[in-house]
Amino acid sequence: MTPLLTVENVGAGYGAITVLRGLSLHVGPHESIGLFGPNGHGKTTLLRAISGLLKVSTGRITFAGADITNQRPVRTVDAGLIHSPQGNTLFGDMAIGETLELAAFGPRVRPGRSERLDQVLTLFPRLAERRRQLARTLSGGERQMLSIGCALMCAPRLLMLDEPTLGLSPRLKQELAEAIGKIAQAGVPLVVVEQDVEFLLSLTDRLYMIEHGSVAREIDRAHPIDHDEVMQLYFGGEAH
Ligand SMILES: Nc1ncnc2c1ncn2[C@@H]1O[C@H](COP(=O)(O)OP(=O)(O)OP(=O)(O)O)[C@@H](O)[C@H]1O
Repeated sequence: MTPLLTVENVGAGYGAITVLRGLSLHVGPHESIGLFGPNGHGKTTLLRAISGLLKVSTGRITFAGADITNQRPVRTVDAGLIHSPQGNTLFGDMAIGETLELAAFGPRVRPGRSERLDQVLTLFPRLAERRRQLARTLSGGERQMLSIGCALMCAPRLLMLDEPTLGLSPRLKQELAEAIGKIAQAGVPLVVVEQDVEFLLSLTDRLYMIEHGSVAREIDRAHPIDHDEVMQLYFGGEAH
């Protein structure tokens, strides 16, 4: 079957700094993948290149059969390729309800907006309880839920989540992980960047380890790796 997303031999960076070096991967039509690897090796850069936030210098990216290489972000969103970035990208003075409704602004996603809002508020009861609360007053975990909620309001055909549980307490991480699991079970293919390999394996079908701007290793759910191997991948040398 034709992959939903293919990244072929992509190169990209910032000015004179090259980050992605001939990176290739794919996401199958009903598949979710995870990306992990050492800090600063290009995972976020890859998501930015896919969603059109960063121009690629070489290679090709296709989504749902169309070439989207260096496409403007508004076009990739129109196509249903939705990127929930790392960190706080919300408008602080807007309330949760307004933020979610504004997220579904495009003509493709405007119909069905109120049904999707209900689904998001069911998925994240914390957001439902705080519907009139301003984004800037939310906790880190609640902001992350709102960011993912905004992405869901765009009716994703593929949802890319960049370190959705970064900096969260174990309890909140668990709460968010369960919500992301439900999104995957509902049939939304995911690309998830996370450092926690076990967490990624519980959520996705296949993992790619990104190192020095390219794929260093591919891991299949059918042949998972154990904790010692993960340590070896991250730190090299003998596992203890
Ligand atoms: N706007 C920018 N200008 C210059 N260099 C940048 C910019 N954004 C990222 N970089 C550099 O690109 C490299 C890759 O960064 P990137 O954020 O893609 O890594 P990452 O694998 O996602 O890291 P982490 O796991 O820490 O989030 C890093 O060396 C980073 O300093």
